[in-house]
Amino acid sequence: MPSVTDVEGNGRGPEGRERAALVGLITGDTRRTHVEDALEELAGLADAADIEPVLRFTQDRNRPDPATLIGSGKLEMLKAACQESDLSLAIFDNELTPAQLRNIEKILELRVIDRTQLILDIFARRARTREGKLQVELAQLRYLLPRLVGASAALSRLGGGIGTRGPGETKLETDRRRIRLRIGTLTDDLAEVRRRRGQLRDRRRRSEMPAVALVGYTNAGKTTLFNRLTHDTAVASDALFVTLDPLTRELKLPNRQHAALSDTVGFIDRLPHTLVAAFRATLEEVADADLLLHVVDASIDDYERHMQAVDRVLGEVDAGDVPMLLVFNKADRLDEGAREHLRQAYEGSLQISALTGDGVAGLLTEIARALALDTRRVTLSFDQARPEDREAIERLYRVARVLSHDADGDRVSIEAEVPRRLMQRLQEGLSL
Ligand SMILES: Nc1nc2c(ncn2[C@@H]2O[C@H](COP(=O)(O)OP(=O)(O)OP(=O)(O)O)[C@@H](O)[C@H]2O)c(=O)[nH]1
Ligand SMILES: [Mg+2]
Repeated sequence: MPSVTDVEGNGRGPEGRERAALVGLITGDTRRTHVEDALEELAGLADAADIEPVLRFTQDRNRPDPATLIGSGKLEMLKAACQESDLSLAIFDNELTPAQLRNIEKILELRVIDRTQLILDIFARRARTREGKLQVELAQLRYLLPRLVGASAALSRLGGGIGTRGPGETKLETDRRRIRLRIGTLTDDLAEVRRRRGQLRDRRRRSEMPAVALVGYTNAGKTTLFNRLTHDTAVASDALFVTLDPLTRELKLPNRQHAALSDTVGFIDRLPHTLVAAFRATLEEVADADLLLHVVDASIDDYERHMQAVDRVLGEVDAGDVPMLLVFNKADRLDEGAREHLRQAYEGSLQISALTGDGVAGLLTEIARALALDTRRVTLSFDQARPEDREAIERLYRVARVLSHDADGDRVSIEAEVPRRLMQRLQEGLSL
């Protein structure tokens, strides 16, 4: 508990960060340790939103209270604790219904948000591309709409645009109407952005590079690995959800093949549904990949829970069937016992350190192998006098592993291992 001199009397700490209580509910089927882990993660999320988690508050109940989640008696205790520590915000780990939110705010006389809204806030701070920003705003509005209770405070963040109030309409109805209009506009804008992005994706397809996507829990080290693999310098940081917008770069494999590598948004347990929906298009690119690299921070205790959360989200976006390499990262922090355990428990898994580069060469070989597994060995003939054929030969060298090349005048015969998914396209463009 902070001493009185730590605070300035306005619910903010010395650095101007908002000070918050984290609230978790233990019910019959959730264990105490589980809730403690959840609050630990909530503290990390608060930190990512520049909020200082000052106290943690848990309540045991058989079932959640429909009106106040943790019960009004307990809320009064929480209120006293918040006043004592001069807090301005309470963050609930459970998603609150609109009615619960209202009731709790009334009792606590504090701003109250839940985990979903906190994650939405973080996403809003981090979104960089136009598509990312549109997606987050849409998710925020969809979340806000049923929670509007006449207080116009919620609208202030939307800024500008005073709606013309129809006769007999209340302020609340006007606000709702404005939000619905904005949702409509956002939906149209997103459709347009996506159409353009689809074109980019088609262009990449035409270049016939296989697509490899990094997936994993937030903070697993995806961006660090992305940089290491592509010698690039995207922003990696210890904060959560640094990467929101997918980034794609060319990856050179040891067998001289090229692939398109994408960094993606970090996953999290209980990813708010509004966000899964909003980011569906981004995540669909994951479902479209030829290979996924599931990056796991193996240095933390509950890495298995993180792996399960990632698998669940992958299932939700229909990416459950995409071939996947399991990559245990941060191996520099593991002792030999832990490494041996992972080798035994997860057959075919890899251990790397994206930070030191340890194991990364082996990973590249495995990526090439996994992509090559999906190939067919074919012999193709070309007529070098034809420009289309010369182009096709060039293409073949880019996308396939060439085993032999025999020329006889203008006739060229090439034996190669071709990715299965490219077979048809190659045949269409060739004189066989
Ligand atoms: N010790 C160690 N730290 C690592 C390693 N790889 C990444 N990190 C650190 O882990 C933190 C998170 O790394 P990022 O690459 O930003 O993680 P991310 O998965 O892209 O995270 P989000 O984009 O937020 O989902 C950073 O502080 C990295 O320096 C590693 O192999 N070993
Ligand atoms: Mg990242």
